[in-house]
Amino acid sequence: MSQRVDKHTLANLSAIAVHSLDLHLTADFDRSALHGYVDIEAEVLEETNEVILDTRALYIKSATIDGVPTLKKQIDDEVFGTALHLALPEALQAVGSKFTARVYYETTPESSAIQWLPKEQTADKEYPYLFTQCQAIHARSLLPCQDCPMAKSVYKGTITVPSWAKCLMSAVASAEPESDGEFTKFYYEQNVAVPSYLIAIVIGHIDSREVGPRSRVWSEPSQVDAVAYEFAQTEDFLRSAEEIMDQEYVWGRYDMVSLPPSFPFGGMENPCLTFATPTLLAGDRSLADVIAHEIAHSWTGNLITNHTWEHFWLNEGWTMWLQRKIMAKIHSDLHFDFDAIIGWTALQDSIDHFGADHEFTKLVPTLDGADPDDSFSSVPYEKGFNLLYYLSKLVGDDEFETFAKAYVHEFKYKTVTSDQFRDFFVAYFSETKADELATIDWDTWFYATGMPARPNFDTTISSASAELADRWVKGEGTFESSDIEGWTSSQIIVTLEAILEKCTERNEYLSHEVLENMGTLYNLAETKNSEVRFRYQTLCVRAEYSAILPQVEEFLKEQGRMKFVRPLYRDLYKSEFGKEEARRIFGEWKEFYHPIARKMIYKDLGY
Ligand SMILES: CC/C=C\C/C=C\C[C@@H](O)/C=C/C=C/C=C\[C@@H](O)CCCC(=O)O
Ligand SMILES: [Zn+2]
Repeated sequence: MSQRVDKHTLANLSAIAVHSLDLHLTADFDRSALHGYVDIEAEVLEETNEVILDTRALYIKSATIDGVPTLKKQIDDEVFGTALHLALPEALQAVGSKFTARVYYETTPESSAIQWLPKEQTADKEYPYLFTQCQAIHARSLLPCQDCPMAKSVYKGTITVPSWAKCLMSAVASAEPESDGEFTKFYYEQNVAVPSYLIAIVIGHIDSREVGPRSRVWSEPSQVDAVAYEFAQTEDFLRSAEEIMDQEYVWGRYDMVSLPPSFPFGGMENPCLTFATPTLLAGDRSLADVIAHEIAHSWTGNLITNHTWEHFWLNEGWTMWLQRKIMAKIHSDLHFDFDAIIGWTALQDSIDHFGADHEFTKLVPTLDGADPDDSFSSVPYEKGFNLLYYLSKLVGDDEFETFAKAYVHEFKYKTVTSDQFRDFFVAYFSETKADELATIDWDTWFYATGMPARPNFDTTISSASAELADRWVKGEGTFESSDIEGWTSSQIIVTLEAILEKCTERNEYLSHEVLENMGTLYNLAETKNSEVRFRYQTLCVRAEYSAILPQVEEFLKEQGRMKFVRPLYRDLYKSEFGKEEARRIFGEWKEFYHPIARKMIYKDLGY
C-alpha cells in the first residue's frame, strides 16, 4: 500500500479520507462566478482535530460539520493556494468517525480552473461560455477538496445555469434537467471514484449529435456536424481498447465536447466527457488519434491513476502505448512504429527546450515546491512510451500485451507509483524472463536526465518522408506536388520534422525562396491540418522568413492550444524579425488565451 503523502496538496491526507463530493452550484455569467456549496463526506483515518482542504482563489463564506457551524481558518501558501482548516468537534476526532463537511463558497475571476469566455470568443458569438480544466492542481480553484490524484472519490453535481445554456459534466446525467423558464438545473453523478483533476464542467449554448451507441458529440451549433464527422470512429476506438486491455469500458457514456478555440490542450480525458480542441477539425479525420488518446485514458489514467504527479508518466506513457495500439488496430501494425517516430521528435524537442541535464527531463522527476504545469512536456508521454516500448521488445510484443491486461486487472480503481509498476513487472516475468529482467537498468530509466537510447523503430512508412526531406535540404532534383500524392498528413509532418532536424544540425535553414516554393507545392500555408500548419510555420520562423508573419499571427490568434502557441511564440521571440512582434501579438491577444496558457506564454516571452 502506497503512503498518503503528496507534495502538491495542503490537505491532511493521512488523517482524512474523502469518500464523496456533492456540488451544488449556480453559474452567474454577469459576475463570472460559480456560487453555492459542496458537501464533502469524509472519514477520520488518524486521530485529528481538523479537516484541511485545498483551495485557491475561492471566496469561502461559511462551513458546517454535520450541519453545525464550524470554525474556519485560511492559511496562504506561496505556490499551492490556501489551506482551508475546518475544526472537527471532539466527538468526531477518533479514527473511523464519519461526517459531512459543507462549505459555502464562490469562485473568483482568479480561479485558474475556469475560463469564462465572452460571446465574442466563441464560434457562434451569440452567448458566453464556461469550461474548466483541473489537471494538474487547478481543481482547488473550482471547489474546496483534497486536490491530489490519490484522493479518489465519487461525485455528484447539481448545476443551475441560465436557460439559454446546457451544462455538461465529467459524469453521467442522473435526472432530466428541470427548467423554470429563466434557469435550468442539471443533475450529474459520477459513480466511479475519480481524483479531483477529473472533475469538469462545461456551460454553453451547445448542440449534439449521436455518433455511436454510447457516444454523442457536443459543440456550438454551427460546428456540430463537422465535429460528428471528425469523431465518427469513436465506437471503433472504444471496442479496440476494450479488446487490447481485456477490460470493458466502465464509465457508461463516452461523450465528447469540442470546445471554443482557447482550450489549451489537444484533449482532456474528463471521464464520460472528453474535452477536445477545435484544432482537431481537419475535415478528414486525420487528427482523430487525439480521441484515441483520450479514450485510452479511460483505462490508463482514469481507472489506474498516477499516485502523485511525479509518476505522471504512468498516466501518459501507458496512454501513448494504448493510443498507438488502437491506431495500429485500425490502420496497420506498421503505424505503431511510425507514430513512435513522431513521438521521438517531440521528446527530443522537449529535452532541447529544458536542456539535457534538467530535472524535468527525468521520467520520474522530483517536483519539490514546483507547480506541475511548469514541468509539463512530452517527456512523461514519450520517455514513458519508450520505456514501455523497450520492455515490450525485451520480453516480446505478445507477452507484453498480455502483461498490459494483467496490469489493468491488478491496478484498476487504484493509484500506482513507478516502484509498484517496476515490482509488478519484475514479479510477472520473474519465472519466464529472468535473464532479460537482469539486464534492465531501472534507475537509469527512471532517474537519468536527457534522451534514452534510440530504439530500432521500423522505418517502412517513414523512409519516404526521410528521403524527401533529404532532397529538400540538399536541393537535389526537382519538386512536384505529386511528391506527396496519396500521403497521409502524418507523412508530411514527418517530412517537415526531418527537414527541421537536418537544418538545425547544420545550423543552416532553407532559403526563403525554397520555403515559399515548398509551401505552394504542398499547400502548406492553406492546409486545414493544424499539425502540418504548425510545422511549416516553425520551419519558416526558424529560417527568419519574415513573410510568414501574417500567417503565424493568424494562427496565434485563432486558437490557444499550448502545443502550438507556446513553441511558436518562443521561436518568434528568438528570431530577429519576430522578437518584438511576439510581444506585440501577445500583448494584443493575451485575454483570449486560457489562464494556464497565458501564464506559460508570459514566461516563454521572458517577462
Ligand atoms: C512531470 C509532469 C508532472 C505533472 C504534470 C501534470 C499535468 C500538467 C498540466 O499542465 C496539465 C496537463 C494536461 C494535459 C491534457 C492533455 C494532454 O494530453 C495534451 C497534450 C498536448 C496537446 O496535444 O495539446
Ligand atoms: Zn494524455
